[in-house]
Amino acid sequence: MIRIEKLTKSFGKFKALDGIDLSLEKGQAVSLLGPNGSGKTTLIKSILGLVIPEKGDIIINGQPIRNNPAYRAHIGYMPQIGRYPDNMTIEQVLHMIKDIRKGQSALDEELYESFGLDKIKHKKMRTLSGGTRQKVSACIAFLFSPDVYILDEPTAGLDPVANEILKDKIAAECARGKLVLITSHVLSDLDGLTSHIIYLQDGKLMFHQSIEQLQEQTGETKLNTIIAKILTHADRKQICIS
Ligand SMILES: Nc1ncnc2c1ncn2[C@@H]1O[C@H](COP(=O)(O)OP(=O)(O)OP(=O)(O)O)[C@@H](O)[C@H]1O
Repeated sequence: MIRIEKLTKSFGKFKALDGIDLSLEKGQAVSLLGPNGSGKTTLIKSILGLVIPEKGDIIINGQPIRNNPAYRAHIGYMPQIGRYPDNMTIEQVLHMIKDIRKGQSALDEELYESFGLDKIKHKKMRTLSGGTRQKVSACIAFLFSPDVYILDEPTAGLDPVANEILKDKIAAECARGKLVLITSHVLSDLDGLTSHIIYLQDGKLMFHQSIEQLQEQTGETKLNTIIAKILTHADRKQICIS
């Protein structure tokens, strides 16, 4: 569904992404992990067309995305920090987004209701707490039932109830055959959700494997311990594929 070939992006002399090859398929929940500055957001932004790589290709559903912006209609994006016009209400922001994307028929407003945003729809964006802004961002990412979800630290700032609502929604969308690419530094949030792990370090792909493979190789079940074991393993190159 998404193929990434030899993707390289530099900022000046610094290589933020260095020859990344990846293939992501329908129905997968892929966790994109790596330390701060390892290139996760740069990779996400490259897929979204917000960063233009100097080398390599991104191919979505068989079409290279270069000079082909229409593909973005199939992606729902939840940014790390959502920025919205301060003086608009939640309701007005959602109307504006629907208006920009008019023509798109079936709307998925499940999160709007389960997060209780319908009850506070007249609140202005500038008055919202960080977690409530996250809920608005999640709502927008899922609104148009896209084929691909790209969620950058989606659970940051969410309370435990909202966290579970969002995790259930992500799992349900995967079960419907959607592809979800998700980043988080809170690995416990990804337990039970992730089907595959991509691990970046210094702009390079360290490994890309299914959770079953990683559990088998490490003998661990929780993501935290799986990743810790891989990173501290003296022979880690033996269990990493790229
Ligand atoms: N616009 C930019 N100009 C210069 N350097 C940049 C730019 N964007 C990213 N970088 C650099 O590229 C590297 C990768 O950044 P990126 O934001 O992709 O990392 P990340 O893995 O998402 O980090 P985090 O976990 O902290 O969000 C960092 O060293 C960052 O400073």
